[in-house]
Amino acid sequence: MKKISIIGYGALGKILTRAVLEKLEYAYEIAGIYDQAKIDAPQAGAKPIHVYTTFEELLKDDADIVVEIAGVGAVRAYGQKVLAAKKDLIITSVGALADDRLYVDLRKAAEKNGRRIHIPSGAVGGFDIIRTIALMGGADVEIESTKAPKSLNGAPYLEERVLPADEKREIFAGDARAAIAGFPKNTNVAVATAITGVGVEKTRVRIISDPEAAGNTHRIHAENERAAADIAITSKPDPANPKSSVTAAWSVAALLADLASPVRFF
Ligand SMILES: NC(=O)C1=CN([C@@H]2O[C@H](COP(=O)(O)OP(=O)(O)OC[C@H]3O[C@@H](n4cnc5c(N)ncnc54)[C@H](OP(=O)(O)O)[C@@H]3O)[C@@H](O)[C@H]2O)C=CC1
Ligand SMILES: O=C([O-])CC(=O)C(=O)O
Repeated sequence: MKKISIIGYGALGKILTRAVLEKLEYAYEIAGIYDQAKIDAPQAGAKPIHVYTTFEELLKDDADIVVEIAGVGAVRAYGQKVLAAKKDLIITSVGALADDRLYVDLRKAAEKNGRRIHIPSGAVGGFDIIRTIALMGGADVEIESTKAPKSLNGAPYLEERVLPADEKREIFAGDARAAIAGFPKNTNVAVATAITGVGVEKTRVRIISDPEAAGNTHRIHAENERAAADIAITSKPDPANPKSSVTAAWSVAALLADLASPVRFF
Protein backbone atom coordinates (compact mmCIF):
# COMPACT_ATOMS: atom_id res chain seq x y z
CA MET A 1 0.00 0.00 0.00
CA LYS A 2 1.46 3.37 -1.06
CA LYS A 3 0.76 6.61 0.74
CA ILE A 4 0.05 9.90 -1.01
CA SER A 5 -0.20 13.48 0.22
CA ILE A 6 -2.30 15.96 -1.74
CA ILE A 7 -1.60 19.68 -2.09
CA GLY A 8 -4.81 21.46 -3.10
CA TYR A 9 -8.35 20.67 -2.01
CA GLY A 10 -10.33 22.85 -4.42
CA ALA A 11 -12.63 21.70 -7.22
CA LEU A 12 -10.14 19.15 -8.62
CA GLY A 13 -8.56 18.11 -5.31
CA LYS A 14 -12.00 17.09 -4.06
CA ILE A 15 -12.68 14.93 -7.14
CA LEU A 16 -9.24 13.33 -6.85
CA THR A 17 -9.68 12.57 -3.15
CA ARG A 18 -13.01 10.82 -3.78
CA ALA A 19 -11.54 8.94 -6.76
CA VAL A 20 -8.64 7.63 -4.65
CA LEU A 21 -10.97 6.63 -1.80
CA GLU A 22 -13.53 4.95 -4.04
CA LYS A 23 -11.47 3.47 -6.90
CA LEU A 24 -7.87 3.10 -5.73
CA GLU A 25 -8.32 1.91 -2.15
CA TYR A 26 -6.61 -1.37 -3.11
CA ALA A 27 -3.31 0.43 -3.71
CA TYR A 28 -3.32 3.86 -2.02
CA GLU A 29 -3.94 5.48 1.31
CA ILE A 30 -4.21 9.28 1.62
CA ALA A 31 -1.72 10.32 4.32
CA GLY A 32 -3.04 13.88 4.39
CA ILE A 33 -4.12 16.99 2.49
CA TYR A 34 -2.64 20.48 2.52
CA ASP A 35 -4.35 23.63 1.27
CA GLN A 36 -3.63 27.27 1.99
CA ALA A 37 -7.40 27.82 2.30
CA LYS A 38 -9.25 26.55 5.35
CA ILE A 39 -10.79 23.19 4.46
CA ASP A 40 -13.00 20.59 6.09
CA ALA A 41 -11.38 17.18 6.34
CA PRO A 42 -13.09 14.66 4.08
CA GLN A 43 -14.07 11.31 5.60
CA ALA A 44 -12.28 8.12 4.64
CA GLY A 45 -14.90 5.64 5.82
CA ALA A 46 -15.53 6.43 9.48
CA LYS A 47 -12.44 8.52 10.05
CA PRO A 48 -11.46 11.95 8.73
CA ILE A 49 -8.43 12.33 6.47
CA HIS A 50 -5.63 14.24 8.16
CA VAL A 51 -5.37 17.92 7.17
CA TYR A 52 -1.82 19.30 7.45
CA THR A 53 -1.74 22.72 9.03
CA THR A 54 1.57 23.60 7.38
CA PHE A 55 3.46 22.48 4.28
CA GLU A 56 6.40 21.53 6.56
CA GLU A 57 4.13 19.02 8.29
CA LEU A 58 3.34 17.45 4.90
CA LEU A 59 7.06 17.25 4.11
CA LYS A 60 7.82 15.36 7.32
CA ASP A 61 5.05 12.80 6.73
CA ASP A 62 5.94 9.40 5.31
CA ALA A 63 4.02 9.60 2.00
CA ASP A 64 5.76 8.15 -1.05
CA ILE A 65 4.08 10.47 -3.57
CA VAL A 66 2.92 14.10 -3.33
CA VAL A 67 0.22 15.27 -5.75
CA GLU A 68 0.17 18.98 -6.58
CA ILE A 69 -3.37 19.92 -7.67
CA ALA A 70 -3.42 23.52 -6.44
CA GLY A 71 -1.94 26.05 -8.87
CA VAL A 72 1.28 27.09 -10.62
CA GLY A 73 2.45 28.97 -7.50
CA ALA A 74 2.36 25.72 -5.53
CA VAL A 75 4.78 24.03 -7.97
CA ARG A 76 7.18 26.97 -7.61
CA ALA A 77 6.90 27.07 -3.83
CA TYR A 78 6.99 23.36 -2.97
CA GLY A 79 8.26 21.31 -5.94
CA GLN A 80 11.96 21.15 -5.09
CA LYS A 81 11.32 20.64 -1.37
CA VAL A 82 9.07 17.64 -2.08
CA LEU A 83 11.75 15.99 -4.23
CA ALA A 84 14.51 16.82 -1.72
CA ALA A 85 12.37 15.06 0.91
CA LYS A 86 12.67 11.96 -1.30
CA LYS A 87 9.07 11.84 -2.47
CA ASP A 88 7.85 11.48 -6.03
CA LEU A 89 5.91 14.47 -7.35
CA ILE A 90 2.82 14.53 -9.55
CA ILE A 91 2.33 17.97 -11.12
CA THR A 92 -1.02 19.08 -12.53
CA SER A 93 -0.16 22.80 -12.70
CA VAL A 94 2.24 22.02 -15.53
CA GLY A 95 2.19 25.65 -16.61
CA ALA A 96 4.84 26.31 -13.96
CA LEU A 97 7.27 24.32 -16.14
CA ALA A 98 7.15 26.98 -18.86
CA ASP A 99 9.79 28.60 -16.65
CA ASP A 100 12.92 26.90 -18.04
CA ARG A 101 14.96 27.56 -14.90
CA LEU A 102 12.34 25.98 -12.64
CA TYR A 103 11.94 22.99 -14.97
CA VAL A 104 15.72 22.36 -15.00
CA ASP A 105 15.93 22.75 -11.20
CA LEU A 106 13.08 20.30 -10.63
CA ARG A 107 14.61 17.74 -13.01
CA LYS A 108 17.95 18.07 -11.23
CA ALA A 109 16.30 17.70 -7.81
CA ALA A 110 14.51 14.55 -9.01
CA GLU A 111 17.73 13.04 -10.38
CA LYS A 112 19.79 13.96 -7.32
CA ASN A 113 17.26 12.39 -4.95
CA GLY A 114 16.43 9.37 -7.11
CA ARG A 115 12.78 10.40 -7.41
CA ARG A 116 10.46 10.95 -10.37
CA ILE A 117 8.23 13.76 -11.56
CA HIS A 118 5.02 12.53 -13.18
CA ILE A 119 2.94 14.67 -15.55
CA PRO A 120 -0.62 13.38 -15.95
CA SER A 121 -2.48 13.97 -19.19
CA GLY A 122 -4.76 16.39 -17.33
CA ALA A 123 -7.63 17.83 -19.34
CA VAL A 124 -6.07 16.61 -22.62
CA GLY A 125 -4.33 13.42 -23.73
CA GLY A 126 -2.34 11.89 -26.54
CA PHE A 127 1.08 12.63 -25.04
CA ASP A 128 2.20 9.23 -26.33
CA ILE A 129 1.64 10.11 -30.00
CA ILE A 130 2.84 13.72 -29.57
CA ARG A 131 6.10 12.37 -28.06
CA THR A 132 6.39 9.83 -30.85
CA ILE A 133 5.92 12.41 -33.62
CA ALA A 134 8.31 14.84 -31.87
CA LEU A 135 10.99 12.16 -31.50
CA MET A 136 10.70 11.30 -35.21
CA GLY A 137 11.68 14.91 -35.92
CA GLY A 138 10.39 17.88 -37.89
CA ALA A 139 7.23 18.11 -35.77
CA ASP A 140 4.77 20.95 -35.76
CA VAL A 141 2.34 21.09 -32.80
CA GLU A 142 -0.63 23.33 -32.06
CA ILE A 143 -3.46 23.35 -29.55
CA GLU A 144 -6.77 25.18 -29.71
CA SER A 145 -8.79 25.50 -26.49
CA THR A 146 -12.47 26.46 -26.54
CA LYS A 147 -14.26 27.42 -23.37
CA ALA A 148 -17.34 29.37 -22.35
CA PRO A 149 -16.62 33.01 -21.39
CA LYS A 150 -17.30 32.29 -17.70
CA SER A 151 -14.44 29.76 -17.77
CA LEU A 152 -12.03 32.40 -19.08
CA ASN A 153 -13.11 35.63 -17.40
CA GLY A 154 -10.74 36.81 -14.71
CA ALA A 155 -7.57 35.71 -16.55
CA PRO A 156 -4.70 38.23 -16.22
CA TYR A 157 -4.49 38.55 -20.04
CA LEU A 158 -7.99 40.04 -20.13
CA GLU A 159 -7.09 42.81 -17.67
CA GLU A 160 -10.57 42.81 -16.11
CA ARG A 161 -12.33 42.91 -19.50
CA VAL A 162 -15.43 40.69 -19.45
CA LEU A 163 -15.87 38.48 -22.51
CA PRO A 164 -19.13 38.92 -24.45
CA ALA A 165 -21.85 36.43 -23.54
CA ASP A 166 -23.33 36.53 -27.07
CA GLU A 167 -20.36 36.26 -29.44
CA LYS A 168 -17.82 33.54 -30.26
CA ARG A 169 -14.34 34.96 -30.75
CA GLU A 170 -10.64 34.08 -30.73
CA ILE A 171 -9.20 35.86 -27.71
CA PHE A 172 -5.57 34.71 -27.80
CA ALA A 173 -3.00 33.43 -30.28
CA GLY A 174 0.63 32.95 -29.33
CA ASP A 175 3.11 30.44 -27.94
CA ALA A 176 2.59 28.25 -24.87
CA ARG A 177 4.74 30.43 -22.61
CA ALA A 178 2.71 33.55 -23.41
CA ALA A 179 -0.50 31.51 -23.00
CA ILE A 180 0.26 30.39 -19.44
CA ALA A 181 1.36 33.89 -18.43
CA GLY A 182 -1.98 35.25 -19.64
CA PHE A 183 -4.21 32.32 -18.66
CA PRO A 184 -2.56 30.48 -15.73
CA LYS A 185 -5.75 28.62 -14.82
CA ASN A 186 -6.68 27.66 -18.39
CA THR A 187 -3.58 26.70 -20.34
CA ASN A 188 -1.72 24.16 -18.23
CA VAL A 189 -2.82 21.82 -21.03
CA ALA A 190 -0.92 23.94 -23.56
CA VAL A 191 2.32 23.81 -21.57
CA ALA A 192 1.90 20.06 -20.98
CA THR A 193 1.38 19.56 -24.73
CA ALA A 194 4.42 21.76 -25.37
CA ILE A 195 6.92 20.16 -23.02
CA THR A 196 5.90 16.65 -24.04
CA GLY A 197 6.47 17.65 -27.67
CA VAL A 198 8.39 20.51 -29.28
CA GLY A 199 8.72 22.97 -26.38
CA VAL A 200 6.94 26.07 -25.12
CA GLU A 201 8.23 28.46 -27.77
CA LYS A 202 7.40 26.27 -30.77
CA THR A 203 3.93 25.17 -29.66
CA ARG A 204 1.20 27.43 -31.03
CA VAL A 205 -1.83 28.09 -28.86
CA ARG A 206 -5.23 29.59 -29.70
CA ILE A 207 -7.97 30.27 -27.19
CA ILE A 208 -11.59 30.64 -28.27
CA SER A 209 -14.34 32.08 -26.11
CA ASP A 210 -17.65 30.47 -27.13
CA PRO A 211 -20.86 31.22 -25.22
CA GLU A 212 -22.40 28.09 -26.79
CA ALA A 213 -19.58 25.78 -25.66
CA ALA A 214 -21.08 22.70 -24.04
CA GLY A 215 -17.83 21.93 -22.24
CA ASN A 216 -14.11 22.67 -22.30
CA THR A 217 -12.75 21.41 -25.63
CA HIS A 218 -9.06 21.08 -26.50
CA ARG A 219 -7.97 20.18 -30.05
CA ILE A 220 -4.34 19.22 -30.58
CA HIS A 221 -2.75 18.78 -33.99
CA ALA A 222 0.73 17.27 -34.25
CA GLU A 223 2.40 16.40 -37.50
CA ASN A 224 5.66 15.82 -39.29
CA GLU A 225 6.41 14.61 -42.81
CA ARG A 226 5.55 10.99 -42.00
CA ALA A 227 2.69 11.16 -39.50
CA ALA A 228 -0.17 13.34 -38.30
CA ALA A 229 -2.37 13.17 -35.22
CA ASP A 230 -5.56 14.99 -34.30
CA ILE A 231 -6.70 14.71 -30.73
CA ALA A 232 -9.91 16.33 -29.46
CA ILE A 233 -11.08 16.14 -25.86
CA THR A 234 -14.26 17.64 -24.45
CA SER A 235 -14.80 17.54 -20.74
CA LYS A 236 -17.39 19.01 -18.42
CA PRO A 237 -16.12 21.98 -16.46
CA ASP A 238 -16.27 21.49 -12.71
CA PRO A 239 -19.32 23.34 -11.33
CA ALA A 240 -17.17 24.57 -8.40
CA ASN A 241 -14.56 25.99 -10.80
CA PRO A 242 -15.69 26.21 -14.45
CA LYS A 243 -12.10 26.97 -15.53
CA SER A 244 -11.10 23.38 -14.76
CA SER A 245 -12.19 20.21 -16.56
CA VAL A 246 -13.11 17.25 -14.37
CA THR A 247 -10.89 14.97 -16.47
CA ALA A 248 -7.84 16.75 -15.04
CA ALA A 249 -8.52 15.26 -11.60
CA TRP A 250 -9.49 11.85 -12.98
CA SER A 251 -6.29 11.74 -15.06
CA VAL A 252 -4.28 11.88 -11.82
CA ALA A 253 -6.28 8.93 -10.48
CA ALA A 254 -5.65 7.04 -13.75
CA LEU A 255 -1.92 7.84 -13.50
CA LEU A 256 -1.84 6.57 -9.90
CA ALA A 257 -3.57 3.37 -11.07
CA ASP A 258 -0.87 2.95 -13.73
CA LEU A 259 1.90 3.51 -11.18
CA ALA A 260 0.46 0.72 -9.04
CA SER A 261 0.12 -1.69 -11.96
CA PRO A 262 2.68 -4.16 -13.33
CA VAL A 263 1.57 -3.07 -16.82
CA ARG A 264 2.39 0.42 -18.06
CA PHE A 265 0.40 2.13 -20.79
CA PHE A 266 2.18 4.82 -22.78
N1 LIG B 1 -2.98 19.84 -16.25
C1 LIG B 1 -4.23 20.17 -16.54
O1 LIG B 1 -4.78 19.73 -17.56
C2 LIG B 1 -4.99 21.06 -15.63
C3 LIG B 1 -4.42 21.59 -14.52
N2 LIG B 1 -5.13 22.38 -13.67
C4 LIG B 1 -4.45 22.91 -12.48
O2 LIG B 1 -5.13 22.48 -11.34
C5 LIG B 1 -5.22 23.57 -10.43
C6 LIG B 1 -6.34 23.35 -9.44
O3 LIG B 1 -7.57 23.45 -10.10
P1 LIG B 1 -8.93 23.60 -9.27
O4 LIG B 1 -9.02 22.57 -8.22
O5 LIG B 1 -10.02 23.71 -10.26
O6 LIG B 1 -8.69 25.04 -8.57
P2 LIG B 1 -9.43 25.63 -7.29
O7 LIG B 1 -9.15 27.09 -7.32
O8 LIG B 1 -10.82 25.14 -7.21
O9 LIG B 1 -8.64 24.97 -6.06
C7 LIG B 1 -7.27 25.16 -5.83
C8 LIG B 1 -7.04 25.03 -4.32
O10 LIG B 1 -5.62 25.00 -4.09
C9 LIG B 1 -5.30 26.04 -3.18
N3 LIG B 1 -3.96 26.55 -3.47
C10 LIG B 1 -3.59 27.34 -4.51
N4 LIG B 1 -2.28 27.63 -4.43
C11 LIG B 1 -1.82 27.03 -3.30
C12 LIG B 1 -0.57 26.98 -2.67
N5 LIG B 1 0.49 27.63 -3.19
N6 LIG B 1 -0.45 26.30 -1.52
C13 LIG B 1 -1.51 25.65 -0.99
N7 LIG B 1 -2.74 25.65 -1.53
C14 LIG B 1 -2.90 26.34 -2.69
C15 LIG B 1 -6.36 27.09 -3.37
O11 LIG B 1 -6.44 27.96 -2.27
P3 LIG B 1 -6.97 29.48 -2.54
O12 LIG B 1 -8.42 29.37 -2.85
O13 LIG B 1 -6.65 30.16 -1.25
O14 LIG B 1 -6.17 30.00 -3.69
C16 LIG B 1 -7.60 26.23 -3.56
O15 LIG B 1 -8.15 25.81 -2.33
C17 LIG B 1 -5.39 24.78 -11.37
O16 LIG B 1 -5.01 25.99 -10.73
C18 LIG B 1 -4.45 24.43 -12.49
O17 LIG B 1 -3.16 24.92 -12.20
C19 LIG B 1 -6.45 22.66 -13.90
C20 LIG B 1 -7.07 22.15 -15.00
C21 LIG B 1 -6.39 21.33 -15.97
O1 LIG C 1 -9.27 22.15 -17.41
C1 LIG C 1 -9.07 22.55 -18.56
O2 LIG C 1 -9.88 22.41 -19.49
C2 LIG C 1 -7.76 23.18 -18.90
C3 LIG C 1 -7.23 24.06 -17.87
O3 LIG C 1 -7.96 24.69 -17.12
C4 LIG C 1 -5.77 24.19 -17.80
O4 LIG C 1 -5.08 23.54 -18.58
O5 LIG C 1 -5.29 24.96 -16.94
